[in-house]
Amino acid sequence: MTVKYDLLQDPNDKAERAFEQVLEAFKTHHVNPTPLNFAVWYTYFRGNEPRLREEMETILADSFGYSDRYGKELFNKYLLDNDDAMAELDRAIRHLINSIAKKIEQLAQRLDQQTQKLESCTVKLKEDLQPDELKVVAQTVLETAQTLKHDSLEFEQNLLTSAQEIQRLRKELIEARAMSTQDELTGLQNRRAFNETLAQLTVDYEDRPERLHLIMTDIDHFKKFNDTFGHLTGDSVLRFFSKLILKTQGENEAAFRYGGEEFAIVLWDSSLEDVRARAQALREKLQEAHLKRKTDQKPLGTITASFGIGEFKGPEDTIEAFIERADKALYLAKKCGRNQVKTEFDQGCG
Ligand SMILES: Nc1nc2c(ncn2[C@@H]2O[C@H](COP(=O)(O)OP(=O)(O)OP(=O)(O)O)[C@@H](O)[C@H]2O)c(=O)[nH]1
Repeated sequence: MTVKYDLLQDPNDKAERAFEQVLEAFKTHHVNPTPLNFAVWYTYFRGNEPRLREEMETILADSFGYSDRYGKELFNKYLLDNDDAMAELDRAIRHLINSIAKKIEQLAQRLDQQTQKLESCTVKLKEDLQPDELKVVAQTVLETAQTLKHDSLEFEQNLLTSAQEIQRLRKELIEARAMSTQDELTGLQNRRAFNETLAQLTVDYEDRPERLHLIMTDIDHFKKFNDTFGHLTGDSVLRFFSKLILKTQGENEAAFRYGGEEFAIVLWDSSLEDVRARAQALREKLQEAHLKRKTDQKPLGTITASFGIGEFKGPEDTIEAFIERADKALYLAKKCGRNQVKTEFDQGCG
């Protein structure tokens, strides 16, 4: 089947039109109405991601046509990391909800006015004229009015349901986005979320830089651990450490897997001393844990981690330099024998 849709050049309301096209196409191509498929088809009809459009046209021209698998592939390839496309989608859905809500309101008003008019007409008919025929006519008009009112309510309800559907869709899209910032192994937020959080907080804390800190932490001798106990047990340790971070987490902090066996904790509204105490407490908790290998209950020995703390410097600072200072402090903690906490202000090992 060869299908090629007219892609809109410049209509006044591209978002709404694209949405209608998506609904039509879903019916024609028997597409599952999932948020992911919606995002892909919407972007296709909006025509603002040429590579996705090209691939979609090839898929639609193929005799097997579109399937969820293609949807997932296209979403991951072109939309997952495409902030502009996701923002556009978000705006479109918001706009759509507003316009549907407005339509519901207008329609309800219009039907209500008509119904009232009809009702007053029939009252007049009944009062002024008595003949039986007119009574019948009056009755008919009254019944029509009632039907009209009933229909209008039903219609209003239908529209409301579609508005709710769209809201649900939007929520799911937001959740799908949140998933894309989650690290699969540990459940912590990933590096991408870390970058976004730091970008936001460094702006928020420009005039209180001494209240924004970063802990970089890294499990000690993890290579040796993996070599001794196996990679899967190593994974369990990473999960255990992540859970420990989350379990002991304060209100003003967010934790991320920075990569490999390295984690980052961003803390705001906290003094350097609070942050040092937080890192020390976490260090001790990890050291005290007596973990055993799942398969044979073999004790895994003492597991430790080193910690480096950086403090934000304000507008003249950069995110890269901020991370680098915390990393340097972590390196110092490693150099001084591991299983310890160092800040960027510490010079030597003492
Ligand atoms: N099990 C497991 N291991 C990982 C993962 N990511 C990274 N690693 C391992 O972590 C180890 C890190 O090794 P190194 O950077 O040499 O550091 P280290 O052995 O921890 O030594 P120090 O950091 O100097 O204490 C490597 O062996 C990686 O393979 C992961 O997701 N799971």
